[in-house]
Amino acid sequence: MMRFNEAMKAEKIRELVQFHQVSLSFNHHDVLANMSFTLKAGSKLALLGQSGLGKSSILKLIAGLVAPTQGQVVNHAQRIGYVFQEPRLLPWLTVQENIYQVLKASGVAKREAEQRIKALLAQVGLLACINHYPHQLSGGMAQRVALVRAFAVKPDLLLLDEPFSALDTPLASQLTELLAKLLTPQTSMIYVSHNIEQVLPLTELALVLKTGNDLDWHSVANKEERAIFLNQFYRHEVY
Ligand SMILES: Nc1ncnc2c1ncn2[C@@H]1O[C@H](COP(=O)(O)OP(=O)(O)OP(=O)(O)O)[C@@H](O)[C@H]1O
Repeated sequence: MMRFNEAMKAEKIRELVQFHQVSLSFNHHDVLANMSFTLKAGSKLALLGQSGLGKSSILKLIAGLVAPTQGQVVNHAQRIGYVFQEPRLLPWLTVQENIYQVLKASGVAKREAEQRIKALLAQVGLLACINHYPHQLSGGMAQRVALVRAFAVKPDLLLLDEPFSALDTPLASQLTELLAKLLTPQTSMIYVSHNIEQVLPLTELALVLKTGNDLDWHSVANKEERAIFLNQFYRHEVY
């Protein structure tokens, strides 16, 4: 039988991220007010809602890039992979060096890092570009490198902030397929997107952030639920 402490720890890990009455303000402008929710380990969540309501801010709070004005953000994730709308590669480093930087910071040994980088670059069809600099890559290639960088740390939590919205539709679909291939059942994910049709097939829950900071949860775990949600969305019943 598990000891009490171990059982408590297991329970906490099951609840990977928790917001306890979190408020966030920038220069007296209230972005989030008194928000509480839990993300279970392994959950894949679409975070949706109108522009400016605070979706990106929620991701930044989880990653510790901003601190709550009030309340508490608890995050049990060991390794976070974060992909933004733009690739955010360092221009003076090669593809390999850009990815290695992140692995080095997470304490991954050089040889292991090299193996992981090569295997992932091969998976996304970019092994030939391993020594290229960011200016030698197209937008889609650079964003694939950003995906590899996020997956290279073997993330238990993946934060995606409109990762493909700067790409044209066919390319965005291609990268969505790649993302689906790289995801494992254990990876928890929060995916912020305005492209609902693209994000829903990768998720099982939709969390809609509404004006006034209300949170609306919808199960989108199967085709039927997704169809119902999309129908509600197109009838403007969701936002
Ligand atoms: N660093 C900051 N300083 C000041 N205001 C900020 C900062 N970051 C975000 N905001 C403000 O907080 C609000 C929420 O921004 P956020 O980017 O989280 O919204 P969002 O729901 O992700 O929007 P979008 O869908 O347009 O990306 C906006 O009014 C924004 O201007």
